[in-house]
Amino acid sequence: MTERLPFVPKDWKPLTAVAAFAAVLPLVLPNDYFLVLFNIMALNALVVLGLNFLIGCAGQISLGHAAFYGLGAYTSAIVTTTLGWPLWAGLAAALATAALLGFLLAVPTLRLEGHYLVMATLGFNIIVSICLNQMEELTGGPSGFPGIPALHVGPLVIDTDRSFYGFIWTAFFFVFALFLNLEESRIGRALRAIHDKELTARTLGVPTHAYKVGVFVLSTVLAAFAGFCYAHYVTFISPKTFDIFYSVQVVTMVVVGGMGNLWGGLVGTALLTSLPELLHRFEDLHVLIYGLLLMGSLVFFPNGLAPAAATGLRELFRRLGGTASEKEERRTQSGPPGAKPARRVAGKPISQPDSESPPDRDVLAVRNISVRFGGLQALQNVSFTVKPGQIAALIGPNGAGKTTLLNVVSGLVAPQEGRIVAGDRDITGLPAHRVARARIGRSFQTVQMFSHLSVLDNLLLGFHLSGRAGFWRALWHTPAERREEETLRDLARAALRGTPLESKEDLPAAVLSLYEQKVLEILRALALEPRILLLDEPVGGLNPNESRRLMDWIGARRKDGMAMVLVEHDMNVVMEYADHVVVLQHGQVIAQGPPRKIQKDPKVIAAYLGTGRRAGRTEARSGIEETAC
Ligand SMILES: Nc1ncnc2c1ncn2[C@@H]1O[C@H](COP(=O)(O)OP(=O)(O)OP(=O)(O)O)[C@@H](O)[C@H]1O
Repeated sequence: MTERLPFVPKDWKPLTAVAAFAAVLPLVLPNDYFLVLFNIMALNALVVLGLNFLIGCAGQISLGHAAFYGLGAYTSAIVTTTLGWPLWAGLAAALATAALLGFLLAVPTLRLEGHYLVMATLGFNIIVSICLNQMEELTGGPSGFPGIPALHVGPLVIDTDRSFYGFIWTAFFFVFALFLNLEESRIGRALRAIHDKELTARTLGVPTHAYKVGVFVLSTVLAAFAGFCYAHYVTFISPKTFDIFYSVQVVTMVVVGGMGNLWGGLVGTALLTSLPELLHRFEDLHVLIYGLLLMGSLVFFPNGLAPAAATGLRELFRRLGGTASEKEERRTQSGPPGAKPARRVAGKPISQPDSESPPDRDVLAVRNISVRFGGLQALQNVSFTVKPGQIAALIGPNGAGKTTLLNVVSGLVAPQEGRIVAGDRDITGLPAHRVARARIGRSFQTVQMFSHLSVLDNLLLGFHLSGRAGFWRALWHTPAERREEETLRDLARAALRGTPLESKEDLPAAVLSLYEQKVLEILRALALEPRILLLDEPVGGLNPNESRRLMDWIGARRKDGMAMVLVEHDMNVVMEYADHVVVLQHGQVIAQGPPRKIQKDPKVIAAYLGTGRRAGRTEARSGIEETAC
């Protein structure tokens, strides 16, 4: 990490350049009309900034930001004009109203899977528009609200276009720097993970609901701040400004600029705020041209203009000589993962024996677990235990309920009956992010990479629980936050050492081979310092050589006291590495015990010989048959 002062964002150079450009711009603008245009652009840019973070990072769309913009404007107008209170009281009331309503709207809707926030915010915008029009006594109704006092900062009154230009762009660049800090932080990384794969993020300890609510509230507060500035700039407001069309307009600015790209949001805002003005000279045709340009940008640059421009520039540089990361990639060799990564989390070696779980005590006890999906009984009365340092294999034909059981233990599925006890702690029904806090890590049947993130960022998400810096410290990029981030990066780099990923930390995870992705996924789970590791078909899709390397590496962790639950179809792997085997069929345990005993169990042989539809099972069946013969 580069040495930076607190608050200073990573992109401080382009930020300084753009801010300097904005500072000299008024000197060359031909008249005040352009100042007004740039002032409106800055107000839009503030709304778009929060919305872009919400859409691009947390993956949630709001069609109600005009309402929060309007709430900020009207609340402050009423407080400062009707009640005659000072400006700071208007600002506080505006921000508090937006935060409270945003919170009340987000808590129930963001708990649901899917895009319910779009509908909720759309409805909210319509209700707010109706209220602004109907509550004439309070808001002035459709005729508007006149006589709002001008802004002032101490004795400095901001009542001209030029002074407002200075104020609003300073405010924008200040907030923009805060958001750049947030984006780069552990919280920003977790938000991008939520956007990509929310369930996976939860299993790494990210409280996804709280984060999504937090980002939504932050974006509503920013919209309300823009509304406050707008009201005290124009000194007259009417409901028309805050209707649903404005909400659609700001979403369009985000989409055109590039979702999740904060610079893109600024580009989209600048373009779509100035375009209608530029096109006015075409009279009746301007709407048509505007629509065509919009469609063209969405068709040809679906990820937004800023990412497209960045890709174009990268391509240009590549042609001019090749990038450092590509050179690195060419140098990279795929060796086996280090047998014993010397990593430390929060000052404690990850590979130490689990002192909390004496070897004779169960580290995991699954007791009489039953799960129904509608009419389907996926698990029935399943019980087994695992001791520290033991590998318990869950085997059974396809659809037997193995993955469902891992999902129950990791908190992704709540059982209808039974208990899960990890060490001394009953974790039954706990949400996945709290199960992760109980130091239970997992891998998935289909590798779950955050494919847009780099190898290092993927791994850093495994260290999410090792960090403490919250929203506030992340926004300000405080010295403590910087130190913590540096420590997490050191830990992640140390974990990569001796693995095939060592020289690939900056590559996107999507370009890794399956073997490398599996190594990364397991490293990420190990970063939780798990006392129980759940592995869902870790060698699925790997060749025998890779399978052996991976299993030898994972198996070596047993001596550290880490217990594992292994779901696997490859019987050779099960027989070689498992200490205890649990056989499931139709959601029920039909046998359990040491591998050698299970191989000879007639019920197990019948289960494997009696059914069979896919390659994995054929392998399993041959493993059982082989030993049965
Ligand atoms: N979320 C869900 N909703 C409804 N049914 C489900 C859900 N998850 C799993 N099932 C069903 O529960 C049963 C057990 O599925 P599960 O994935 O646990 O089996 P499995 O033993 O892991 O199979 P495989 O070896 O093919 O991965 C299957 O019939 C599956 O279709």
